Amino acid sequence: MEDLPDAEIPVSDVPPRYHTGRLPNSKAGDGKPRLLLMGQRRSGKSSISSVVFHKLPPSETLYLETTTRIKKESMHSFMDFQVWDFPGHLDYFDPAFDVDNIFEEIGALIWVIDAQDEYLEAIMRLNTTILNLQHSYPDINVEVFVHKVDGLSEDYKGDTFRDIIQRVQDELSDHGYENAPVSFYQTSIYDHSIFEAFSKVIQKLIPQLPTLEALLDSLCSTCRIEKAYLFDIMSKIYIATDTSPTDIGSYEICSDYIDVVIDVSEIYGWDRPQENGEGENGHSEIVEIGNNDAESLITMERKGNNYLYLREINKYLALICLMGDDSPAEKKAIIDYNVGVFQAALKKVFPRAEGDPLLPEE
Ligand SMILES: Nc1nc2c(ncn2[C@@H]2O[C@H](COP(=O)(O)OP(=O)(O)OP(=O)(O)O)[C@@H](O)[C@H]2O)c(=O)[nH]1
Repeated sequence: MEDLPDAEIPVSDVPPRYHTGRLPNSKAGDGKPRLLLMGQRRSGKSSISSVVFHKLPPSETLYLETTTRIKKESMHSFMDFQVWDFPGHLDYFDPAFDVDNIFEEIGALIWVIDAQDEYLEAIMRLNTTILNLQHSYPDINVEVFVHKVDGLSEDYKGDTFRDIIQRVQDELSDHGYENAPVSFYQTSIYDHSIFEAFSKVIQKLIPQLPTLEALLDSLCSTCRIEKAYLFDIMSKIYIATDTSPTDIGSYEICSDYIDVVIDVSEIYGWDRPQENGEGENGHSEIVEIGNNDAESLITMERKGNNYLYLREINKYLALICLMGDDSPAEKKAIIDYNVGVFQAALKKVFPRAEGDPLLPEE
């Protein structure tokens, strides 16, 4: 058996808080970062939130009604956050709106642009919004989703993407804001790109990300894992991966495998009795393992040339590793052991990773 090398766990006397997202503008500090979905009418905002957070099949978004008022939803998962879906026509900077109330607690502003439609007006509104925000909330991450790219040819997709970036950056540098925190993604609800983009948006809200990446790097090098992802099971957002180059292909394999696991646990899952263990203070405590329905799961599957290793970390998170093709069956015991070490370290840096008995589920 091999132990993981010492992971970089920050030494601190301060007990970690349950939510740890970066809240640059937070005054109340209720610990729930907001993701604002904004953009023109019919650009795809409600579809994105329904597909990512409610598992709506993409083809059914055709029947979504237009959003007429701000739709606020709370998400409870490995961390709590809120998603606010804005109607396309709203002018947020109209004096009638309480701008502070909208932008005060924000984690990220996601601006959706329909790449299949005329986009100049959308860019104008985006530029105005960023310039307005730069005065009062310069730290807000603006995440631009160049959306519905599924309908475009490869060439046209690339040209559109570059054109949009150029137009936004030109406007920002004309006003002296070259370094505004604005990022761009090509997205579609018809493939994995929307999940990958959301993963990157969410990761920016997790201050322990470098530590999680260091832990995953240690795990990968100790067990000769090609790529490891820590997934939020229900949304299929990955909250961290090791620092080796990521390609969408490995994300797709892992995310499809999560679907299989969810499907299987829906059929064969069972309500586990709550385990009563003795807590440190002598009180019995509930130990959560696995997701809601299934028992804690460890699998090793051969997928084409790769072996996949999956282990539920708790009801929110699963670790999935892509193993390459060199007989990992023999290594399984070592991997199990090291993943156990990883899990223990994760609990220390990310207490929510053990499920959160203090915050009851909805
Ligand atoms: N081809 C394609 N169509 C999409 C995609 N995302 C959303 N759509 C379609 O775009 C249309 C508008 O989507 P909505 O989610 O209602 O747009 P919205 O931005 O919420 O619109 P408002 O509520 O009016 O502001 C729907 O018919 C969706 O099916 C995508 O990635 N690709």
